Amino acid sequence: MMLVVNAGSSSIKLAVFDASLHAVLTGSVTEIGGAGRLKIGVVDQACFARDHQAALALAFQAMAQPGVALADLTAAAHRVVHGGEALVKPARVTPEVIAQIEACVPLAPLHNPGNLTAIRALGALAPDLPQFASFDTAFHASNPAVAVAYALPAAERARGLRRYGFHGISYGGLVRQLRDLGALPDRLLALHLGNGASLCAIKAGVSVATTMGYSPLDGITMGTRSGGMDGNAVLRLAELHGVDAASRILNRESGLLGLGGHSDMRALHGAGTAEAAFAVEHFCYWAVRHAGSMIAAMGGLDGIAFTGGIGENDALVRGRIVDGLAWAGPCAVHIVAAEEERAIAADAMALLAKDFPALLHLS
Ligand SMILES: Nc1ncnc2c1ncn2[C@@H]1O[C@H](COP(=O)(O)OP(=O)(O)O)[C@@H](O)[C@H]1O
Ligand SMILES: CC(=O)OP(=O)(O)O
Ligand SMILES: [Mg+2]
Repeated sequence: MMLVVNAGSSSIKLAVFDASLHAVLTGSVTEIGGAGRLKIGVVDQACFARDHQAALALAFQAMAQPGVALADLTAAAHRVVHGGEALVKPARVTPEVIAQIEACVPLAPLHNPGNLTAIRALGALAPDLPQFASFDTAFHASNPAVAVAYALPAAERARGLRRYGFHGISYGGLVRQLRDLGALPDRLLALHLGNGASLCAIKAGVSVATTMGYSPLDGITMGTRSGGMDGNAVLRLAELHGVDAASRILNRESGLLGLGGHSDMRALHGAGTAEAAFAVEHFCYWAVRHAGSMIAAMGGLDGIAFTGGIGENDALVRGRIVDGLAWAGPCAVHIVAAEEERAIAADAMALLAKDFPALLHLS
């Protein structure tokens, strides 16, 4: 059995898959650091997890209850948000890979630390368990140079200051699902709308442009992240508050929360205030504006796919975005479940089969 750990900015999702990629157990710890909730199998209770390490300890404890112990696992696989320039395909976790993920912490401050915590916590609990990682940046390695380069002097570009793009595990899984259904259009606009949100232009199944850049802060308005801003406005924030506080404001206190008082789309719909309504309008408006850019990058539009918590569940937001794209002409609209955990398990199983067949005794 394969354990998948998807450590997000404020939550950890876990899933255990058998060899045929059937999920035998799923669970999550949400709102880490706040009024949290632990759900695993039949367990569903309030909890307080101070940080990702505490959340994982709670989750592993609860996981043992329905009969899935760490000792029953053959391997573990992780979602890692930022793989930088070096990590562009799934990899076995080694000390070198850990060092590379660590080097990307400044590029994904809300995400990579949690991913590393999960890898290290599992390494401590089960030192002999082989671990694998899939990277959210990898799917966008196909973007052309002109799409990823910032127009900076060569010396600055040489520091790795470029666009990378994220949510690639979700987009890769979405492409696989549509292809399996025979429904993958040539020029697909994919929208991953969750707590973090991005858009991707997918031509013939391959990413050619995406709205997130150097870090998961760029692009459309998000739960707590501002989305794209003029660099001089960012510099002004840094001047006023210092770099750390400016980073906190942009990553944790902005977006829907900053505009409407709630980071959660459902809470905004329920709030009934003018500010909340404006936050929803801002989210949809900027999704449409950026969609125009994605459609231009692939030279037209043949289909749209929504995924993520908002994309899968919020018909009002989907309707507003689709209406805003009426000018692009009619096309099929798909709603696809974000199956990041299954995609990560599939990556790790493929690696196991190819490079580590001796480890492959999945039951
Ligand atoms: N039924 C629903 N209607 C509207 N929004 C929803 C619904 N279910 C979840 N959401 C929204 O989805 C977002 C979380 O998306 P999700 O993909 O689960 O986040 P994460 O990026 O943390 O994985 C929240 O804004 C939440 O309000
Ligand atoms: C990369 C990213 O934004 O991830 P999430 O949506 O989980 O915050
Ligand atoms: Mg997410």
